[in-house]
Amino acid sequence: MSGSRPPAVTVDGVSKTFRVPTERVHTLKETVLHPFRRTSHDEFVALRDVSFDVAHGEFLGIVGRNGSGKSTMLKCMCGIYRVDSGGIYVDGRLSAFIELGVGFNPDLPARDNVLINGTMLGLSPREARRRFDSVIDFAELREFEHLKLKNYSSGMMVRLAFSVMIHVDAEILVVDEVLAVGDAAFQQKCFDEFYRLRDENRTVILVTHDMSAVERFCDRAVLLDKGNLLRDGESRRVGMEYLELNFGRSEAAAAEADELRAGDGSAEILTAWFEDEQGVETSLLELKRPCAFAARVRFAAETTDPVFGFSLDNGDHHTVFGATTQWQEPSTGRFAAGEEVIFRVRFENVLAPGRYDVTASVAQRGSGTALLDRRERFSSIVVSGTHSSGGLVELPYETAVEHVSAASTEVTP
Ligand SMILES: Nc1ncnc2c1ncn2[C@@H]1O[C@H](COP(=O)(O)OP(=O)(O)OP(=O)(O)O)[C@@H](O)[C@H]1O
Repeated sequence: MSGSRPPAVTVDGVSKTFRVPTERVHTLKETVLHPFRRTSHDEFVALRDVSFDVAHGEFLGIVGRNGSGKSTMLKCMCGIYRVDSGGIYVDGRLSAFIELGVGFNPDLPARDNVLINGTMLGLSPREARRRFDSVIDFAELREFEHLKLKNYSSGMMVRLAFSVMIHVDAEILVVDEVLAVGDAAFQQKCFDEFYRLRDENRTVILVTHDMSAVERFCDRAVLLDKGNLLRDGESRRVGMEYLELNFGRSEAAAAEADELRAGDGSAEILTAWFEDEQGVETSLLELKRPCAFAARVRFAAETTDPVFGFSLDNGDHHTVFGATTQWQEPSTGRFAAGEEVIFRVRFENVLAPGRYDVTASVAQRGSGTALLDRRERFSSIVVSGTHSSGGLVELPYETAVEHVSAASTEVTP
């Protein structure tokens, strides 16, 4: 063979629109009365001019919010949907785990389905028969091999479909959300298989909402949003961007924050933002990294020693972190009317991954409640991280296991 191989999959300017009828002609009378009435359609643009390549041996993640076009992309790759424009080029045999039941006949038992599917996916009938035992054992469905698929639970179907997919020696595997449907034991099996596929340098395209899986397995990831390719890059970075998109703040939350605003107006918190350890503004904080909160404040009247504060509330409305200049010496000083300042809090981020609401305030010192301005839950920040202990914070810790007694070799009668 001469020259280098083309990519395993090339997606070139792919667009796909679904047309869903909004009005139907129901009765014969209506048809006779309005023979030329046209049915109107709603159009959903599921993919808009999407392009990316997947190299041979690459493990690619496709991420995005619900309805962003991920499954449509996979179905176009497998030829289940025809693209409206652009093209998809596949170099190698492709096997897919796409939608439950696709490619299976519910009226046939598992055994026949495995044999038919295996041959459809490129095995010779003899090879499909030879591999049947391995397929059914991996799926842990030996006792149900003669049961018709219509009597299978969805969990059993998932196990069977996944098992077929990994047993047909395809060079390119396309996997849609398999981790979301199985139980914990099956998930672990999928993970083990992903490690094996990685080690074998197979090409895998994985759609998932599990960012820790993306980070663990994928060399690269693409982020889809409303049918557009928003990002194509290193999986960790793309995973973080997905979290940021997913935890975006709603307009309702912003309106509620305006209502909660309090203060006598002698100071105004203009804006607030977060910075990463390089001092660059960010809306995503990485776990266990230094970062800073900053707020720009304008004083409308001359003010002496105001107290600046900020706090973070988690999704359950528990304040998990607060910082204030209340007990700081020397105190903050005197500010002229019209002066603007930046209040900054630097901290090591040990907050558990998730979204936090930000409250900032400026108050008169000593009085406790004399607020100049308080903006409650007026912005939010996402902490990214894939390993969470389940606590509110991820404090640094060390573990130790000590032997305190030697194992007894005596056999008790
Ligand atoms: N067969 C179809 N007919 C009409 N609209 C469709 C069809 N399939 C998908 N869509 C629409 O296309 C858009 C993208 O859907 P798609 O299933 O690809 O999203 P997704 O990113 O896989 O979402 P999820 O994470 O929920 O699985 C959605 O607006 C969806 O309603």
